[in-house]
Amino acid sequence: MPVSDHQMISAWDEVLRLSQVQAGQTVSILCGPHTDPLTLRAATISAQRAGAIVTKIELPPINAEKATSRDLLNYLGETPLTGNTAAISALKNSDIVLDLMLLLFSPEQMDILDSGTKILLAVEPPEVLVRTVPTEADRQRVLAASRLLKRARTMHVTSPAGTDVTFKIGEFPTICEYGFVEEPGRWDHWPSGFLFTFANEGGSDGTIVIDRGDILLPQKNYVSDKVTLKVSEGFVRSIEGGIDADLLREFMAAYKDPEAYAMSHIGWGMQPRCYWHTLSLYDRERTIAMDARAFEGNFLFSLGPNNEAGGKRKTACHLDIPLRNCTVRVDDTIVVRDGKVIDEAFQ
Ligand SMILES: O=c1ccc(O)c[nH]1
Ligand SMILES: [Fe+2]
Repeated sequence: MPVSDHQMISAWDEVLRLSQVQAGQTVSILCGPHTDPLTLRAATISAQRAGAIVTKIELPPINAEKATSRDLLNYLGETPLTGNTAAISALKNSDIVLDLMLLLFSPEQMDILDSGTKILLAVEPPEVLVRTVPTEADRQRVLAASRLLKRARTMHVTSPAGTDVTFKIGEFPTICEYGFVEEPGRWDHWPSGFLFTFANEGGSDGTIVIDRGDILLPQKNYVSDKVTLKVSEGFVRSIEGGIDADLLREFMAAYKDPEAYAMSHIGWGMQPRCYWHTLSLYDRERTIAMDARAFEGNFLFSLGPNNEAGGKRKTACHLDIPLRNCTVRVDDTIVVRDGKVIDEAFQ
């Protein structure tokens, strides 16, 4: 449904308040030709209402000839910021960057964060942003779950569809996403409400079954027949199933990069204001499908890069695959049972 300027500005007011934007601070808004004009206009007005000094940086797009779709997450690593020393220095000298372009998994993003700049990613359509305005309660709940994940050494995931996979964890940090950036050097994504870590290098073994109705991203489709991944020593060794498996194999092979098959982040969704069905109601090119990633009770695993967490893999191929109805054990504690988050586990 259309969103009014008033509603979008109010949503940004709340997100900037939660992100502790103060009068006199520098807010840089990173955008591109695909940036939603209402999101951009509202973010600009809201930052000015907060008394911030606002800069807009628009960058020309790249990677069109390399990606096989228009999804912003289809081709990662190089971004329009790569090599742009003028823009990078402006962003490193900002208190907060509102990323309406998408820098995810880019070395430049890490470089800007290391300077103490905060980065908040927001590229979903206005009505999704307005529906998922973050809350302090979201933050508390995700942080509570992260205290368990941070000290864990194994994650074991099973499902009635046949998933039975074990991940050794602990080599990489736990990343919390709850939709705002209250501390210097922090990155977050609005909408969100989930957490993850990265599997230890070579430490993933077992079978993952993507069941009928589970979601592939960036494909943004509900798979029609089971897709079975055999995982050993941290890499997907086979992808079997029907047409979805064929297309997934071709998508990944197009990158000609063995790192595309490496296990990346693993975690679970905790956002009750995100829905599994929304993808069925959207033009696939209008959303990056954050509902599926943050959906409360999903098990979200991904393949490809791990530079986001300090790993050395920077492959451009990144798949996010949220599954329903899984049971997720972190060491001996069940944190998700049959697709339902067990909050008691985090007390
Ligand atoms: O918010 C996000 C979005 C995509 C991703 O791969 C990780 N976190
Ligand atoms: Fe991902």
